[in-house]
Amino acid sequence: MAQTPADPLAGHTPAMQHYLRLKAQQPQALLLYRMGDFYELFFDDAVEAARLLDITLTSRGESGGKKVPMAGVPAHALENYLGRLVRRGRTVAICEQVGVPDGRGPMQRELVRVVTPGTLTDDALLDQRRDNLIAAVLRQGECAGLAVLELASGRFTVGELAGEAALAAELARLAPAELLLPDGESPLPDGPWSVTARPPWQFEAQSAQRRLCEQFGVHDLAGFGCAGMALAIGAAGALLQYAQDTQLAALPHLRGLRVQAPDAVLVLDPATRRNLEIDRSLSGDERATLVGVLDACVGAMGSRQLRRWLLGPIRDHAELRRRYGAIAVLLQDQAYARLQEGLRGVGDVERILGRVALRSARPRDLAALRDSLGLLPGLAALLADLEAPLLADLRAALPGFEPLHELLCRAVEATPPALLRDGGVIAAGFDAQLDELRSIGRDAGAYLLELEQRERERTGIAGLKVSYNRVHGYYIELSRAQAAAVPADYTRRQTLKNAERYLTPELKSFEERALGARERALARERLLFEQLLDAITAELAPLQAAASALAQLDALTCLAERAERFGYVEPQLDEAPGIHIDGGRHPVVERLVGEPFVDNDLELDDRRRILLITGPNMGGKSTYMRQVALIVLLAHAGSYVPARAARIGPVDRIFTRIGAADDVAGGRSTFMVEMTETANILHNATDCSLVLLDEVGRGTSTYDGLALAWACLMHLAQRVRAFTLFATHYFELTALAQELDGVDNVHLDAAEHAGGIVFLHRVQPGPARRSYGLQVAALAGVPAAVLALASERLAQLGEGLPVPVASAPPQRQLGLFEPQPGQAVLDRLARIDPDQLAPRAALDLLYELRALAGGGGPP
Ligand SMILES: Nc1ncnc2c1ncn2[C@@H]1O[C@H](COP(=O)(O)OP(=O)(O)OP(=O)(O)O)[C@@H](O)[C@H]1O
Repeated sequence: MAQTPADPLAGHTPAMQHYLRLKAQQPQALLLYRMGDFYELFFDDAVEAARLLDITLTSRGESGGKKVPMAGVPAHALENYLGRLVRRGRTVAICEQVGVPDGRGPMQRELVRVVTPGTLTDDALLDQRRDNLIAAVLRQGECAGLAVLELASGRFTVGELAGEAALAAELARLAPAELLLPDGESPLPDGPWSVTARPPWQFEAQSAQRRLCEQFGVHDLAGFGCAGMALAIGAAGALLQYAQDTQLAALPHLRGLRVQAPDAVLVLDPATRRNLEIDRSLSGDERATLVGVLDACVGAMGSRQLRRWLLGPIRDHAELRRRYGAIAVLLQDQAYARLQEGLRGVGDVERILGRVALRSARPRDLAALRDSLGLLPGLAALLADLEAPLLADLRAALPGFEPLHELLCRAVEATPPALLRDGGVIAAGFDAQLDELRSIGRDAGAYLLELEQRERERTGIAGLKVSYNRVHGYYIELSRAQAAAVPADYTRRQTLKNAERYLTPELKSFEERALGARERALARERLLFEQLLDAITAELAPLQAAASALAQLDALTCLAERAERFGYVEPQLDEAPGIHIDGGRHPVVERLVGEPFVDNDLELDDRRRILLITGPNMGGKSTYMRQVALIVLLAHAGSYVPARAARIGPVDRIFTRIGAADDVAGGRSTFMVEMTETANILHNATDCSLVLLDEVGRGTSTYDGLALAWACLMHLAQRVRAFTLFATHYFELTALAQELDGVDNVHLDAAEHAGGIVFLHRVQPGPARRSYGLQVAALAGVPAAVLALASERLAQLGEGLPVPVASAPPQRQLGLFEPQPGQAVLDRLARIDPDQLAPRAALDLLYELRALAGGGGPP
């Protein structure tokens, strides 16, 4: 190609020009360029990779007049390095050598794939038990379109969400590895994902729709139920384009969109998701989570399915009853155990099919698919005896796939090697042509021995050897001393220090045949392997359905096994509002506490919507509240629940405001976080929501806190009417039960025993009588001298009784951002000298402070 003087590539070597052209196609990616046994990186990529991977930075000759920085990783260790780069959020483009080196002209190379955090499909780089998702978001005003793809399984979902909070909740639920946004858009809140900017035109609805229709082979998207969802379609189109750009392959396993209706799921905001420790615990111990306790699935597909259910609880009672019905039947005669046994050899069919579709499947993927298909008839037979509508549907999705199974049995070696490259994948007897090519190679050994013998006799040189190496091919080797006696038809091939290597016409013609046969056998294997991939791809849709059925079966049998082992019961779903739990337990705490767990009841209905929970620290208030939320959540995941009985009416969301967490990075103090979360609840909860509030107001001064807690309760009771559990140490609030309809008191109790304190963990009617704060402090090891001082001061304040209960709540409802009456209280407090106060004066002062805070004066 003629080069103009302005050509930026002019002056570079041809290989470098090729490299630079590829790099220009993928400027954002680190380009790994295959050269022999290494993948090399050049220029800035080399500098960055050397830093990220801690590998040596060198340079490679000169190109364009300058030294070229270079770093390389050995080809056999690619996955390891790839994993490390991608985990750091980097995109990596891989350029392979294609074709066979023929010694003429430069090696051909081309880009084969681009690996990004959200589009990983290699088994070694993926967490087996978690979905690896990529999401795209398109926002317009308050509305957001969201598209989510799991490339490995082809699961492709879209939805539209109103408001940033709803979007943040959904992203926190899904935790995608990578998030696509139109270039130049304002960023979203931080998350575990790496953000990739894409050209805004790719999000444009009309072209997005065209691209999607083309992919799915349909005329329009109405059949998927997303007509008119312009934002979601824009996001999905951009996501599809990205998948195509990175995979550089057809994506036959992306066959449609699933629409997630906004009211289909039980919504948990990010704080609630964190607080309930569904799949990540606050302490970081994964066993101390709901998933940690429940996931005993046989295979990775089941684990991912179970996680999906637990992280995406649904509100469709009919579907939930189908899951309960399946569990009930699986529990009969421990049918679940037989099915689990049958599932034991099933591989990760879902991800294998993804790799087949992307043409990146390895020989062992096909062997695992073959073995999994072989187990289907047994599973179907086990399911035949089980009468539950969901199980019947799963069985229908598990046909035998006999022809494909039989094909794979004949075609693939029992235990094939890891890579196709070295051959030995296709079984003997499957293909006559391959068998013949292989036999030439196999017979070579005997032929060479015979040749060696003949040449020894002909030359009379006993030390003559016939050998082979990869660089020089076949040769006859003699010591240098013997070289003088070689026949005339020997041509020298190579001279070593002590030996000479020769070729004869006979050996040369053999070499051509043998090497040719080996190459042709490998090429034939590659072709046959591709044909197997085609055969599987032809049945992709039913195979994907079977994979989904296997995943659900694994998750359901696991839930049945857990239900039996841990004594869970089937929840009753009710159309009437309310939550009734008889003998409920916390699914995680009950597994982790050494002592027996005390079960507790809950009664909430239309006339009793708010429970004020008081009781000593360590009494079990948080555990009780969380267990209610987890029982509701489990019921909406389709699981049995840890209780003697449970009846649950419609629930749309769960909100929690639990625990003290500050957000130093986000610049928000503990109290600010507490109030932000509380504000979110007050704005968004409905009369179908379950709200857990733990000690709201404790992050600020007592009277401000009390006033806020009181006002929140009033708002929840009178305006929102959400089902609310409100744990508090403000005894003053317990008086609200008498004044407000629908509010009731319960408490957790403790007993003093031999000077110490015993927590009973039993929820009882009415408010607590005292707080035991000092006793808990003693348990925690606060020094005795400090406790004695505190005890003295407590006696001065109120003779050991709790601070007197307010006879009336603050008169004026406080807006959260009105000038704070608390300031007057603080000013007054700053002026007192505690050491000069007599007990009576202290009490008077308390009344004065209360009056300042808006409460009543002295009685
Ligand atoms: N029902 C129960 N049965 C057995 N042990 C329990 C029960 N409830 C709680 N516990 C134990 O008591 C501990 C304290 O419980 P929890 O954190 O719920 O108390 P709390 O009342 O919320 O305390 P604080 O007011 O200090 O936050 C738990 O970690 C658990 O070990």
